[in-house]
This record gives sequence, C-alpha cells and structure tokens, in this order.
Amino acid sequence: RKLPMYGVVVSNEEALAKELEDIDTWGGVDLFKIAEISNNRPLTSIMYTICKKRDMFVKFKLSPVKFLTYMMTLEDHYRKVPYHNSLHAADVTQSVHVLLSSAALDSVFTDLEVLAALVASAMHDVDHPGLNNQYHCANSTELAIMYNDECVLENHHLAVGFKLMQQDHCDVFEHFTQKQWQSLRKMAIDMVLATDMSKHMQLLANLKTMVETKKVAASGVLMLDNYTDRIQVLQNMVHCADLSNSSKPIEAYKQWVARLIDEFWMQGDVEREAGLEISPLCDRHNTSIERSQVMFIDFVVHPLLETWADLVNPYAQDIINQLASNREYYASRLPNLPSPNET
Ligand SMILES: COc1ccc(-c2ccn(CCC(=O)N3C[C@@H](C)O[C@H](C)C3)n2)cc1OC1CCCC1
Ligand SMILES: [Mg+2]
Ligand SMILES: [Zn+2]
Repeated sequence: RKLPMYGVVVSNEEALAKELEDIDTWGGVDLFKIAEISNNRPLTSIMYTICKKRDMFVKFKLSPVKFLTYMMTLEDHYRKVPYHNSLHAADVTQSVHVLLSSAALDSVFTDLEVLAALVASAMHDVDHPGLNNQYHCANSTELAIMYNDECVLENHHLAVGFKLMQQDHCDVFEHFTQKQWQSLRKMAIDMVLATDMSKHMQLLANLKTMVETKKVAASGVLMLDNYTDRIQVLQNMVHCADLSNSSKPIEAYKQWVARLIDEFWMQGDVEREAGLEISPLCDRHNTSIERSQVMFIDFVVHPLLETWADLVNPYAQDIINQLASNREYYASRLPNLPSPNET
C-alpha cells in the first residue's frame, strides 16, 4: 500500500512539499502554514519527514504505518491550548533536527541518540493542560500529588508519550533489542525532564563547563566520551529548542508570543475565578509583553544560546544574530515610562 509522501493525507501535496523544502534550516519552515496544509497535523508531517530524511525507518527497521499511527495518536493527545499544542512540539522537533546538524556535532551522536532526541522533542509537552508547574504545585492538583511537586508536567508528558507506545498498533520500537529500548527510553526521559525551567541554571552551568573543557578532534567535531557529557549536550539541545521562539524570524516569533500570552492569561483567568493569587505575567489587566520578552532574552535566552554557540562555534552565529534583532524589535517598542523629570 503506497503511503502519502509526508505521512499525512493532504489536499495539496506539492504545497506541503514546498513548505518542507527548507526543513534543515533554522526558522526555514512556516509551521503555521504547514498546520493548515496538513489538516492540522504539523507534528506528524514534520517528524515523519525528518525521520525519512535521516533514514530512520531503514536504520531501525521501523514500520512506517506503526510510526504514523503512533505519531497521529501522540499528536491527538496534544491539547488545543493556545501555545503548548502540537505546533509547538513540531517547532521544537524541527529545531532539534537543525541543531543536531551543526557541523561541530557531525557524526558525534549515534543514530539511537539522534532518534531519542527527536522522539523526546515530539512528546516533550504532550497533554499539556495550559496551566504551568507553579499552578499545579500551588494548588496540589491531581498531577502535583501524582508527581510530588517535582517536574510535574514533564513527568506527565513522558508517562503519556510512552504509555501510548504500549498499544500494539503504536508499538514503533517493537523490533528493538532490550538494550536499545532501555537506552532510548532513558535518554528521552533525561531530555524531557530537563525541559523544566527549574533545571535551567544547572543545565547552563554544565554547558559552560563543557565549553571550558571541550575537547575537539582534528576534524573540528566535539569529543564526548561519557554518558554524562553526551546527555548534557542533548538536554541543552532540546532546552535551546524549547526556548527558541525569540531566535526565529520575527513574524513567527510574534505569533508564538501572542499564543503564549493567550495561554498565560487563560491561566490567570482560572486563578482569578478561583480567588487564587494570579501567577506572574498571567494577569491580562496588568502585564508588559515587550518588557518581559526583552528581560527573558537578556537574562535567559541569550546567555543560553551564546554558550551553545561557543560549544558548536561558529555554527550558531545566524541564531545569535536573529535573537539580537528580535530583541531590538521589542526593546524599541517598550512603552516609554514617564522620564523622571516629567511630572
Ligand atoms: C514566546 O515567549 C516565550 C516562549 C517560551 C518561554 C519558556 C520559558 C521556559 N520555557 C521552557 C518550558 C517551561 O519551563 N515553561 C514554564 C513557564 C516558564 O512557561 C513557559 C512558557 C514554559 N519556555 C518563555 C517565553 O517568554 C517568557 C515568558 C513570558 C514572557 C517571557
Ligand atoms: Mg514543557
Ligand atoms: Zn515545550
């Protein structure tokens, strides 16, 4: 039985082909357009296209039909919340695909590690309820109780992502040896758990140490000779991808900001309704979008991406440049506060 070219049955295959042409480039795909063309299956079409390009079906004897059934089931388990829906997962997966292709990482990671990073990206926010960890812990929700306030959402994303694989028609890695399965599962767990913002400082510190002590082969590629170093680079890679909105083309960045604000304000509405303290940035009656983006870029995203760029130097300069220009976009639109001498 012939499979559709991009995994999903679409009205307009050549339009999808055109949109997916620059899938190897940072910000090269218009995910919003891909969502429209693929009948709102951006994650399935992006993941299938990347895995086909990386020859994963041959390398691991994956059944394309089971793979697509799993990916569509996974995509169906992303909720229709403004930001943390399957479009974000598609964005992170495509961003990881580009970061993996940095020349400094050329043939550094095994096929299994690459597959684990892509699978982790695809499932990393599945069934996200649009309410963040702080909300769950502050209110001892069912999820917070289940996961004892520790990486609550991230544990849930992993549990759902792997639970779905246990169904026979979604058992993508049925032919894996026990060793392959345990390895992929451990790496994916370590990567998704590291997407929790509470791990950011530790991740960045580890990345800085790796830059200072980095060993580079004559060919210019990184030398990572133990699991700790290898998984730290993969964790930082997925984390960079998760925080990559502000280093993408400005039109896409503005859409991500609008979606995120919508989701935060919905959380604020839930908190206000319930008489709870409204979380930071979630009060629609009191927030400064430009200021929070500029501060987040200055204190979180730029330090992280600059360190990543040092690690894979010089292969991330365009990412840094786009980030700087996007920062200026919001900085130049800061509502100017009355200057001190103005009454
Ligand atoms: C488009 O803007 C953003 C896009 C992504 C993020 C961001 C921060 C941490 N992550 C990683 C996942 C995570 O931990 N969380 C929990 C919480 C911070 O909300 C995040 C959304 C998800 N992602 C932040 C962004 O902007 C800042 C937050 C509001 C203004 C400045
Ligand atoms: Mg997350
Ligand atoms: Zn995410």
